[in-house]
Amino acid sequence: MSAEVKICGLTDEDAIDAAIDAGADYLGLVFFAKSPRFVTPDRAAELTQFVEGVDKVGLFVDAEDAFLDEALTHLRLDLLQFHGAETPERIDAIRREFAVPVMKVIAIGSAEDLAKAEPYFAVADRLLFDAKPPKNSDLPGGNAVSFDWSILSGYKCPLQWMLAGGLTADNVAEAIRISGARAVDVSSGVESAPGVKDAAKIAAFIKAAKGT
Ligand SMILES: O=C(O)c1ccccc1NCC(=O)[C@H](O)[C@H](O)COP(=O)(O)O
Repeated sequence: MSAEVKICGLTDEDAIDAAIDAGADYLGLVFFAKSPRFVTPDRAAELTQFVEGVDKVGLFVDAEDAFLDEALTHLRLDLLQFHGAETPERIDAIRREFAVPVMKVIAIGSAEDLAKAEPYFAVADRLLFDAKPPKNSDLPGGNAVSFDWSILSGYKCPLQWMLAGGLTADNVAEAIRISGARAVDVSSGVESAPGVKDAAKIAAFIKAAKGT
């Protein structure tokens, strides 16, 4: 099965070129200052100024309107990813205010966590199922941690969704097969160090996810 691919946490031109050349469908830009993958809106605009035909996804964690506004003033984003504790009401308000499609992240540790997705069905455009962060992590995502993909097997979701969490070129085909995901998201699994993307790993990941 072939899946769409989002390469998240891009911080330099070489990695962006590698992702586009390998066939990425989405480029993720992390607007969270504590992250080793953080880029400012200004830098994100510079990095993506020549990007065409690939969706740009802005990743935010409990961001205020002023910061969302700043980011969207600097560059066009095709999708806003929310990786914090944003409530359904907050997601609804952001979507109305900024008129850009929104994707809410749902952290999964067990099958019971799937119920957390339901309140977002009416207010988000997409969902992203990611692993729960380890207890001592400073980051709510990008931790190279997987969850039991079979939790998503046969899951009936009214929204398009992506699978993330600890994916690599070696496990992504199995993750797609077990979960039924039609889109996958990766950061750590295509890096040589936190925040440093590796062109060969990006190419191998996309090849494995698309079965090419
Ligand atoms: O990447 C970060 O540093 C980050 C910081 C804060 C919130 C989310 C973050 N990353 C999210 C992702 O890159 C992905 O959506 C997902 O968590 C997969 O990450 P990984 O397990 O590293 O592939």
